[in-house]
Amino acid sequence: MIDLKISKMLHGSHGELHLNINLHINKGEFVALSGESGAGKTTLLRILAGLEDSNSKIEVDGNIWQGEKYIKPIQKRDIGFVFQNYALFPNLNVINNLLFVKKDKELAKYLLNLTNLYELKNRDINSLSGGQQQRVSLCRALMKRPKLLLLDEPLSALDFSIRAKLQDEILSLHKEFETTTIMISHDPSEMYKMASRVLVLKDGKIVKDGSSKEILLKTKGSQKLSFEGLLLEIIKVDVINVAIVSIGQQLIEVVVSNEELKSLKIGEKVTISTKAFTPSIVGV
Ligand SMILES: Nc1ncnc2c1ncn2[C@@H]1O[C@H](COP(=O)(O)OP(=O)(O)OP(=O)(O)O)[C@@H](O)[C@H]1O
Repeated sequence: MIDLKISKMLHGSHGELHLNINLHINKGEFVALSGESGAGKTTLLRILAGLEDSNSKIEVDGNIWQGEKYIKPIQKRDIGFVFQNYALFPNLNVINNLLFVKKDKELAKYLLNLTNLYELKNRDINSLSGGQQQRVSLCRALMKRPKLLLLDEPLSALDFSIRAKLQDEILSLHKEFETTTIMISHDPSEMYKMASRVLVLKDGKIVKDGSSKEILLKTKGSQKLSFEGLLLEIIKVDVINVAIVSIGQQLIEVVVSNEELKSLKIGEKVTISTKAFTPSIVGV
């Protein structure tokens, strides 16, 4: 169980920004943290990890990590983190990056097997692909069997298929190690798949807090189907107008009426929904 009262003045892009968070997280929860760029997400995780000073109170499982006069050093916090720019040790091979954290060969072997890295255990870090390095970071973060796992967009640089696989791996590690996990993500499908709870941060405050269904699903009762996407272009094909909308990594083409055309602006978010037919879903 984590209780947080965080307060820190930040320099936002529009002047001073008060990061002001009151939060209670249950043991074993998987929390996704989302929100616009500059909202304070990374700073929140860094404060929790002990990497950033602030005027905060942090209590984890009844232990004070930060109080009025006390700050628990980062090495003594039972924490694993994968930050975007938190580098592996380039002079150590894969397995030694893990053993540096804790001399537990069995656990290192177990984690490397679980993430399909065992064959690469003697390789230099610099000879690995980005996705493989991300997986080594994740294994390293879990070597201390941390109570709390902090992930700052750990998969954002990876392509779709590796991403999906690593999502599954993170989820099984989260369950297996019974960690409480907080993951920053901008990807609704990733949050929906992984998190039990979603928080949305805006200008340093939590503006939404609920289950992933409550926060992420847009379909209202009468709609059969609903997508949110970005309107890229409207093209004329013969006498009809076709809106080109990007949804995730897919392009969708939707015929629009002259009436609808009036309210649409290129570059803006749009919702595509239908009530009139029953969509069919087949595997591809
Ligand atoms: N130590 C600091 N002192 C003052 N301001 C800071 C500090 N660290 C970050 N900031 C500023 O606070 C704001 C929030 O930064 P933060 O990195 O937490 O945002 P974020 O929500 O993670 O954004 P992104 O999604 O772009 O990574 C930014 O405007 C940043 O420049």
